[in-house]
Amino acid sequence: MEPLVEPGPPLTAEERQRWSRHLLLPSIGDLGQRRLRAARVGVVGAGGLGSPVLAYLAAAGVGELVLVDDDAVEASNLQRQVLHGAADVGRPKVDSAADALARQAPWTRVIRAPERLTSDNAARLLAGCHLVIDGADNFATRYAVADACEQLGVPEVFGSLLQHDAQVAVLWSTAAGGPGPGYRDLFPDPPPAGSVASCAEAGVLGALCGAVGSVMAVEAVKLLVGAGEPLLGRVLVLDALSMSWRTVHVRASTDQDDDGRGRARAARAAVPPPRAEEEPLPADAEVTPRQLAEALAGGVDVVLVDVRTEAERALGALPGAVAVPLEDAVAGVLPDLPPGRVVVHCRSGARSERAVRALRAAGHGEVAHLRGGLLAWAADVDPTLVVV
Ligand SMILES: Nc1ncnc2c1ncn2[C@@H]1O[C@H](COP(=O)(O)OP(=O)(O)OP(=O)(O)O)[C@@H](O)[C@H]1O
Repeated sequence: MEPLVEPGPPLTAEERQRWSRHLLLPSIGDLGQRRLRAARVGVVGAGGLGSPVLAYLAAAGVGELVLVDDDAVEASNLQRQVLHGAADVGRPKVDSAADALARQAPWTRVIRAPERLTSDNAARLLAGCHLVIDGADNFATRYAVADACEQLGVPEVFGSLLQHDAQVAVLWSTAAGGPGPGYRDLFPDPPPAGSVASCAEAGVLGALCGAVGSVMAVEAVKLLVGAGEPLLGRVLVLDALSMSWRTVHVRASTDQDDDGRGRARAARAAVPPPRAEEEPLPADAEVTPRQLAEALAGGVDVVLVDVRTEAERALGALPGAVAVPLEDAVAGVLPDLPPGRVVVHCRSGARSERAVRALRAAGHGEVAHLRGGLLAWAADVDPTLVVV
């Protein structure tokens, strides 16, 4: 991978001493350290993930950090947001974090943006950044960050966690000039509002933020200096309770079509959006979670077809479900499947409904979909299923 940053002027004697352990590394060395010092990194969120990321990037010698957070420190943040202390409760997080960084790493310039990042201001707030870290905790912000990165032509390091589970990835869409995939390639549909629990609702193991934020900082340093292989096209999935780390490969494409966008994006664009005036589905084209659970318990031959992305499936899936790419299903194509009633499912039921309409139109007359998707399954049948 090419470095994201051009090296700045030579290091001073003091800087050489400070970063001597990096200078010893062939992957960083003198040039890499000068690249870090010339780097400007946007960090969205100075919370659980932002805290370790900011601390490690500043310690590593990143020259400028653009810190976006509109929140104030709360007592319940101190369990994991280690940049803030008990005396900071009530202060804006950008001020508390900037003060902590000034004590720890006065060589790093921190640009404070105590604003809510939205799709309207994201590109302005993150302008000039070589790389963006998404340490936010909500989908609207993730899509706004992803779209700003696409507009600015830069990659993002993405991290998310809930309870004891976490995911990390480097995302760089082909539309942003990267090799793909981007955030929207992996998560094409924002979930319905209120359908995903937050850390405030479901809890989070505080120390896990340190582990995940450190991995994000490592990926950021690698990208800035061009070291090693970034987590591109792979999602690192961490289950802290069993302490298993695994990487799930996700589809990336370097194929470029006419407007410079890659196949992953083209495939997504090919998925027809639901039409406002669509005919209601026939009754036999939908099953509820309870009906499906009863059919499975009663020994009915059911073939479960999961049309979600690999990254979504990695967190939790129905046992025995067959993965079929959504773009195949909406093109009316199914692979050879064992005999039985095909039940297509996704996260919320929106993609599976589109798939079932297309499959029925293509002659697969018996297929049905799970109404409400796995979210409804988790709510009505199996609350232990992780659906993100
Ligand atoms: N659009 C946004 N603009 C600016 N900051 C954001 C935005 N979205 C999220 N953040 C910030 O990202 C941080 C996420 O931190 P974290 O996930 O640890 O949760 P929290 O909101 O601080 O805590 P809790 O969920 O327990 O109340 C928060 O400080 C939040 O203010």
